[in-house]
Amino acid sequence: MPKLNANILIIEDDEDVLYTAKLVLKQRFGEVHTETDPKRLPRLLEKTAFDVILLDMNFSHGQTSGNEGLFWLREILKLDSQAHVIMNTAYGDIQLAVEAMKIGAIDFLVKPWEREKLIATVENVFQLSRSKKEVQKLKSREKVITGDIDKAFPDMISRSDVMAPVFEAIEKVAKTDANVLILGENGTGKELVAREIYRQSLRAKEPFIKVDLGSLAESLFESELFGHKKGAFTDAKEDRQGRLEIASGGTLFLDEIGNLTTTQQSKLLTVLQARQVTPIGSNRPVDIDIRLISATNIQLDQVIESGEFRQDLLYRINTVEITLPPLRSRTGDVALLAEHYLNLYASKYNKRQLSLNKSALKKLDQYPWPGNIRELQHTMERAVIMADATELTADDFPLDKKPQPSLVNEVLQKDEMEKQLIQKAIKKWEGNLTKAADEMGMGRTTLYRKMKKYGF
Ligand SMILES: Nc1ncnc2c1ncn2[C@@H]1O[C@H](COP(=O)(O)OP(=O)(O)OP(=O)(O)O)[C@@H](O)[C@H]1O
Repeated sequence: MPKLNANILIIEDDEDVLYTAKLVLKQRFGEVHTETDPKRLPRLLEKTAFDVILLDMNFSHGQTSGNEGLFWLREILKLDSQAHVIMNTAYGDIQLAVEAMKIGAIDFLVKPWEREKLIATVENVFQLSRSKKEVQKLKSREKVITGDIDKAFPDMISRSDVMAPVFEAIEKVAKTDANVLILGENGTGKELVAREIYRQSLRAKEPFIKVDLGSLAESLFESELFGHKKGAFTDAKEDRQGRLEIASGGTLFLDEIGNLTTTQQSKLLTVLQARQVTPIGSNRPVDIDIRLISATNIQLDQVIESGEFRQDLLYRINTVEITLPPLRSRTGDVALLAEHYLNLYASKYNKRQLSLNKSALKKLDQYPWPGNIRELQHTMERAVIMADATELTADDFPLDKKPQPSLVNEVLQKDEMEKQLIQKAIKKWEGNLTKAADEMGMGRTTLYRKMKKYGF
């Protein structure tokens, strides 16, 4: 039978008992630590996360009351509220065992141990601890992922030759665990590529966790990425897993990675090198296993030259680099995407007869699309909403002029401006939402609502 990947701690003052227990448990569990002195527990627990702890009831010579065991049980639970402790009681100490269970022990074993019983009890408690951790991880993931559920991530559309190497790279890299850096202007589809790599990857059944580093306030960076323990700072009301830990086993997408400050870059680099993350307020590093995909619209070679981006971090994240060409150089794609969005929005807004005439297509094709596919998408949505006739002509696309003060355009522009304003204010006030809301003259609840609307 293969050994279970478990980390067990036995605390027992009788060295012979300790030796035998270790021998027995080693047959079934990966790591078995022993300790004779419970006073060393705090230091041990600070450094290591044990899956199961076997705790004796009495340590001082001549002590039989079991009070020492109960004392240390409380101490263990103070240090780690999630600890799974099995109490070792002497025959006849059932009352004490019941008391220990009330305090928070998971089970008890009566000494002298029978080999089979010892293994079975530890294994049961280990499985319980593992499922609890799994549930906790799923809950954290659920919180992070629910924001994505309503969003549809379409297939990538292109027939342009310049996109062929991109599709090829996606296919080649997807099945590996290589770190990928996606470069390209705003709106060129970097997130879509990241999701496509994930969809074709071996980790497709595990989560895809996105962190938008561009809108993350400096003060929230560590807590958001690395997590924190309850009480680590004023607002830390409970333990919280960071995105790196939540993404463990799956894929982490770091969007706008070029926006990190040099301090943040060093912190991220340390974590990526060690493959371990230590939540704020904890000394216990947690192993992480992530496939990292990063994206930026910044020319990283330029910021490396100026010293704003660390070369060693770049080497970590860009095992494979995929550069997305801007829409203006993807021959044939404007028409293809325009038709695609026309169909999409015509059906959404119940204008199914709508078509694009030649003059419209020509105008769209000649426009340089600085906002790339996202801009084309919004342009098509706006045109469909505003259309009165069944045919869209060049006049329905006021691309070369200042945007028309139409209602929808205004709404779209206003939204974009408001989003940027909020982003700036949050960044300026380092995540202090009360101050950010104050500055913008809105209440905190309104700010929350708007942050939700803009997907922060
Ligand atoms: N090839 C494509 N086919 C269809 N839709 C696309 C394509 N590329 C991008 N899109 C759409 O364009 C929009 C912008 O794409 P995405 O968010 O992936 O771009 P981005 O490069 O990550 O943008 P930013 O740099 O602003 O974060 C999305 O709605 C996406 O679905």
